[in-house]
Amino acid sequence: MHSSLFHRYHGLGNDYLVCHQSVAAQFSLAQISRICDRNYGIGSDGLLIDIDDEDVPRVRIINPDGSEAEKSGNGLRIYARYLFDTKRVGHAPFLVNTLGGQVSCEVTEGAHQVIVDMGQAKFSPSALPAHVDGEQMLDQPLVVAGHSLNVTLVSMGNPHCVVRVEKLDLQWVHQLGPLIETLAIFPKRTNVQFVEVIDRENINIGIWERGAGYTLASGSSSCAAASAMRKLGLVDDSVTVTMPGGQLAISFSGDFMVNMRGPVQKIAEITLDADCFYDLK
Ligand SMILES: N[C@H](CCC[C@H](N)C(=O)O)C(=O)O
Repeated sequence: MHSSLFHRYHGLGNDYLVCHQSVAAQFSLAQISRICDRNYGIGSDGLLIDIDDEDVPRVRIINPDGSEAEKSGNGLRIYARYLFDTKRVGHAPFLVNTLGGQVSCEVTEGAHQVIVDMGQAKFSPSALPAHVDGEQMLDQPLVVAGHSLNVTLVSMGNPHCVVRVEKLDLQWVHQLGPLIETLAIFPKRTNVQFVEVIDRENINIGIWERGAGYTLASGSSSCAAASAMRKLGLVDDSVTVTMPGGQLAISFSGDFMVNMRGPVQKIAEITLDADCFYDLK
């Protein structure tokens, strides 16, 4: 029986379990879902699978519902720190491969801050994918449950539907998030952010994640929301994104190349007991 060792980290309260590919290979998607369950499993906002037999470290990002994400900002900060903790990397910047493309990571001194070049924000609906007309959907009306929302579509490798609001109300995130996540125009579903612009350097966001639901923080959501507001000309090239779980620093260079800097903390190492699946059919 392989060891079932999981490393548990969080980035601003968005927590992930990390395990080696040989551990993940023992489990079905239903069992991974159970592992992420906060009452019947270890509990997590997702599982990061470490693939260490390629030239460049690769991470697979599995949502609690078993779906796979192309990118995860907090997940990449956590995976970068895991590679540092397991002595696979040092403080020099290094590359990581994801389903949504290759990124560059840097673990700063003290290992409690990680910088990730998250790649380019893309505004073409086909990048999400989204079945909407036109080359871009920027601050356009989208009616959801009778509410006309101002929506901007952005891909960070994973899909994001960014709703601009005058005043952030997390009730809307819980009420409309799951409806937007599963709209037919998003064949692979979408992550959702509600965004209040405070000034040209600060935005507040609330997050509903594809395949995970409400989370306290999200790195790719922060990148997407900041990119959308910059595309609309409402913020400048450095933006602090405030979420219930805390803040991330987002900055832009070139043609919407996005850089993210934020904290990461290790919580525990946990060995899973097979009895966790006893009641699973
Ligand atoms: N928490 C993650 C987002 C995971 C995205 C995932 N929910 C998806 O299906 O794209 C982050 O920090 O970016």
